[in-house]
Amino acid sequence: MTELRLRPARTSDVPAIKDLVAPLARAGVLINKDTVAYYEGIQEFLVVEAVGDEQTGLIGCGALHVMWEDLGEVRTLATSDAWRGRGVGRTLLAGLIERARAVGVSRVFCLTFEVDFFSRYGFEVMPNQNQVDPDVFAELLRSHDEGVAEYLDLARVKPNTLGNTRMLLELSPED
Ligand SMILES: CC(=O)SCCNC(=O)CCNC(=O)[C@H](O)C(C)(C)COP(=O)(O)OP(=O)(O)OC[C@H]1O[C@@H](n2cnc3c(N)ncnc32)[C@H](O)[C@@H]1OP(=O)(O)O
Repeated sequence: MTELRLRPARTSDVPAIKDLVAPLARAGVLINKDTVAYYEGIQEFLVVEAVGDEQTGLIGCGALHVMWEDLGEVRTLATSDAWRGRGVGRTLLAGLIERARAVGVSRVFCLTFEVDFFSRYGFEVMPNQNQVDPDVFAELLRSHDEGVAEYLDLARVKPNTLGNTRMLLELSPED
């Protein structure tokens, strides 16, 4: 039997994470980052590997980036081609949402082409930008993070976001 093992990423996973992301970045689905950014952000990542009959290296990765007291973003969610449709993405997303709850985040943003996938887990298409308090908006503008700029829909990152859909998951306190 093959089982999926979800675990926090380690620094030694960075080359494999980069291998997962590289073809998707070339296709414009995920943002390409410098290697140093993966090491700096390694604590944001969860990874999945298969154990049991089918031993594998990393077959999926995903990260939760905290933006504000109540707001986080799921980013860099990817399953290797050979393992799509076998529960890797669902396992990662569930782990990242659990992390969001644990750290106190009540809203989780994502920017994606995979609207149907995220909809299955309660994410809804954002109707407008008015979900950001003006004071918070002003503070978030100070961030150098590209993902924050995408959340704010800033002009300088428009080429990254073309065709993507902005979605939000509201976590209820009792969940
Ligand atoms: C915020 C971001 O990171 S956006 C970027 C999202 N990532 C990408 O676009 C990268 C390319 N895509 C992928 O790597 C994968 O297709 C993912 C991550 C979107 C999904 O990963 P998978 O491992 O294939 O998903 P998984 O097998 O867990 O699917 C869970 C369920 O969603 C369904 N599903 C999977 N992909 C899709 C999809 N594109 N649309 C609708 N349903 C989907 C599956 O059928 C499954 O349904 P079930 O529970 O009824 O069996």
